Amino acid sequence: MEIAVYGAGGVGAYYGGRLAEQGHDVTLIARGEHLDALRSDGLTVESVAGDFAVDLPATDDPTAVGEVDLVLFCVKSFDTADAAAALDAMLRPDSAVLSLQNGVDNEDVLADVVGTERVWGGVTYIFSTIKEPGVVEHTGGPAEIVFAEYHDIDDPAPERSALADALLGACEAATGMSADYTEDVHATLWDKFALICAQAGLTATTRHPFGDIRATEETWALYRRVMEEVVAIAHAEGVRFGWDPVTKWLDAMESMDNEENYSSLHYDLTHGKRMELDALHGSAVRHAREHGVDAPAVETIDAILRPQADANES
Ligand SMILES: NC(=O)C1=CN([C@@H]2O[C@H](COP(=O)(O)OP(=O)(O)OC[C@H]3O[C@@H](n4cnc5c(N)ncnc54)[C@H](OP(=O)(O)O)[C@@H]3O)[C@@H](O)[C@H]2O)C=CC1
Ligand SMILES: CC(C)(CO)C(=O)C(=O)O
Repeated sequence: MEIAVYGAGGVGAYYGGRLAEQGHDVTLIARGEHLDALRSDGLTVESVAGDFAVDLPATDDPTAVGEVDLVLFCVKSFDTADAAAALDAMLRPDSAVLSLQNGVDNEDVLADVVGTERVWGGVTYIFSTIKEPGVVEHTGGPAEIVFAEYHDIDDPAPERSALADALLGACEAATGMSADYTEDVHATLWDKFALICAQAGLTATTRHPFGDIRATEETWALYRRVMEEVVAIAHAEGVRFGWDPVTKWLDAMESMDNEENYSSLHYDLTHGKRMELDALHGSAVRHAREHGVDAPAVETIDAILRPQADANES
């Protein structure tokens, strides 16, 4: 496959590197010192699933990449609109743009620019960051992608494409990652949104790792309440889960060996980087108000984190 990774950071460079290891034709789109290092020294990945290094073409100019089958869209949500505006030169009518971002609004922004039929919605479960320019550190998580062709929530899901099958096959063959196809992309996006609002919200506000949150009765109850509120907002949006996300995630997280993990939001907060608060709790609050759903826990987390998010932005 010909793949461009738009936003070759913690998530994008990890998956782009893994697919390149399998011989796929991957180009990284990055910028600044990270791009300089990718160009001069190649990409180094330090991973709990096995370290590797790979030399890939890297650029900050999407118009220099040429047309590709697939764009892995992995910029932070606050960069979505700007990056989307430069997608056109990489896309044929049958190319796809797969967002692996957190949040439930990115796909609609992409669809407005490139057309819904070329957008795939996706989520990923991984802890991976830029450790230093040119070096990505994957510290945990199953490194799984779940995706499908995007569509308006009121429209039926499109048929699974040959390109989606090709990506599933590529991910299956790759080491250190896996992929799954979802029959309901909206349920998948909101299911992850419920988890990330709880995981990111509680690790960022308490500044404690997941293990401490789970071990503290009051804080674990709040983790649950955040998920319950987000699921209520999803129901008001018209999302129909074939499962109960709160039970599913609490069961999974109860037994998960991830005591030391935080979240990408906590990482950005503690490293003085711009935070995705507006795409996470900010977005949940907007969706809640739109539907008249009460979301006091989510609103509180948004309010607590807002001064730090503003400080990191300026
Ligand atoms: N990190 C994780 O473990 C997880 C992250 N996610 C989600 O994945 C998405 C990506 O996160 P993450 O990988 O951590 O983000 P990173 O900040 O590590 O990577 C994004 C990269 O894209 C670059 N970039 C942004 N805009 C452009 C542009 N126009 N041209 C070239 N480069 C650009 C950024 O550069 P610069 O730094 O200069 O802005 C940065 O290097 C987020 O939505 C996040 O919530 C989901 C699951 C886990
Ligand atoms: C769910 C979690 C915490 C890890 O995949 C995540 O998405 C993030 O840190 O952004």
